Amino acid sequence: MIEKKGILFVLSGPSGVGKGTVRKALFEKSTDLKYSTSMTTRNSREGEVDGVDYFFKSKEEFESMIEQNQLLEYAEYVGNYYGTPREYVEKTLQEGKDVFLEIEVQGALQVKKNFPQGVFIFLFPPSLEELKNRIINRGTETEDLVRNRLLAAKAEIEMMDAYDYVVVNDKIELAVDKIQAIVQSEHCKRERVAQEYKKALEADFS
Ligand SMILES: Nc1ncnc2c1ncn2[C@@H]1O[C@H](COP(=O)(O)OP(=O)(O)OP(=O)(O)O)[C@@H](O)[C@H]1O
Ligand SMILES: Nc1nc2c(ncn2[C@@H]2O[C@H](COP(=O)(O)O)[C@@H](O)[C@H]2O)c(=O)[nH]1
Repeated sequence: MIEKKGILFVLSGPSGVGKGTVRKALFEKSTDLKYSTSMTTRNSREGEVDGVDYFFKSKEEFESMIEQNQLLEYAEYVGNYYGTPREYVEKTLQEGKDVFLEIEVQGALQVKKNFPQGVFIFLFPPSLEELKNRIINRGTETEDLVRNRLLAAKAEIEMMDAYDYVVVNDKIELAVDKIQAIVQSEHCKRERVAQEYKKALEADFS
């Protein structure tokens, strides 16, 4: 019997483009995806819950996880560490369930290198002006941090060709529909590959 592993979906894109918003709306509709909660050393924002929005860690705790190879990927982004817990992702995929990561670009590129069978989706803003407005209006960052995140955004957007799909986040519902279509299409692709593999095996043994 062919072992069926889950698919790893990676949603990435510049700060403020709406990754978190789109992911939450997607998860309200898709119960089959498993979200991997990230680790971070940044301070929690008002309303964020440890273990739900992030696992909030000290710098020492995070560096110890790096040393013990407990992270699938990690990046230093605008002064803080962010990383994906390896064990949760590997165990969940092994159980045949799809995993969804929402991470920045350096981390996504690391995953792509080590996990090329993943599906990489870049969320793109309708315009740079709108991106700036979204980060500012969210009201979670100081003026300095907004500037640094926008600087990072320029370099991040230059990397979008490395992704399998680009989705513009103009209307949230449309972006969610497109991501759902990508998820379905990737399942169809893998189903077809599995059928072809099965046929080839049967031919070999007949
Ligand atoms: N399609 C959209 N139209 C208008 N506003 C949006 C849209 N998507 C998200 N927003 C708003 O933009 C702001 C940034 O969204 P969000 O926090 O989801 O971005 P993000 O990409 O996850 O950011 P970060 O990478 O900094 O965590 C939020 O205030 C959110 O409500
Ligand atoms: N490389 C990783 N990036 C991550 C991870 N979890 C979140 N992020 C990204 O970091 C920035 C900043 O997030 P914020 O919550 O401080 O606004 C954003 O692009 C997130 O998507 C991770 O595990 N690895």
